[in-house]
Amino acid sequence: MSKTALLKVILLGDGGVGKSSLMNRYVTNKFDSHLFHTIGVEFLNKELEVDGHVVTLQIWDTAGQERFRSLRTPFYRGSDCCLLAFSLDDGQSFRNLANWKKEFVYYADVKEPDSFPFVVLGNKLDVPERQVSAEEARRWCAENGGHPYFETSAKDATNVAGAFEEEVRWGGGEEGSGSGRPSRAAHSHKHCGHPEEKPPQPTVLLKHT
Ligand SMILES: Nc1nc2c(ncn2[C@@H]2O[C@H](COP(=O)(O)OP(=O)(O)OP(=O)(O)O)[C@@H](O)[C@H]2O)c(=O)[nH]1
Repeated sequence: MSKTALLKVILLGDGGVGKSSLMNRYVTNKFDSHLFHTIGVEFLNKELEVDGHVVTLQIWDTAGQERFRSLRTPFYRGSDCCLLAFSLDDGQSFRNLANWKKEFVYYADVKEPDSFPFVVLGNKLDVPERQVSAEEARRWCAENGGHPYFETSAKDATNVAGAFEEEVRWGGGEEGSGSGRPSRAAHSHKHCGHPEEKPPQPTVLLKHT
């Protein structure tokens, strides 16, 4: 087996859409209905084996509330993939996706935004009061760069693993992975692409392997 590749995946979106819950569901398979807002950033690692290669997904969960903007933006650089999350029962969080994408592109200093791997997540699929339709969300993704779109529930685990593992195919450039998309490896914004930079350390570290 070849040596481990590290993929830095960052989760962005409005406060309360379920970013921490998605990360916790994926990495620890737990859900807490009374989570506190994130302050700054946290990260968790998850190891996967894909076609005989070990890949470590380093998932960075950020604080979505506006007042924490200056605490989260220093951590965008060096990301390989960006998950843009909104809540299906909160239309405003969907309308804010464009702002999140803009903030990421600016602070991560993405040179080629059109080829950067963004994945969009509509979370809280289990909640019956939906404000954003699947058609509307898919249309936004198609019109804003052809981003893959997943509807997830951190509460009941629907599509959570599929959405994170899309990052490996999309961001890691696994040819022939079944996604039907070409490899993104040539465009990947890996840490090794910025050798002169040392990424800042998060204010809160929760490191699981
Ligand atoms: N019903 C339901 N509730 C969810 C789901 N995901 C998260 N929640 C709840 O929504 C609330 C906010 O979830 P968080 O994971 O803290 O949201 P966040 O996006 O990390 O919020 P910030 O840290 O402020 O950016 C919590 O009470 C969660 O339990 C989901 O899929 N379904």
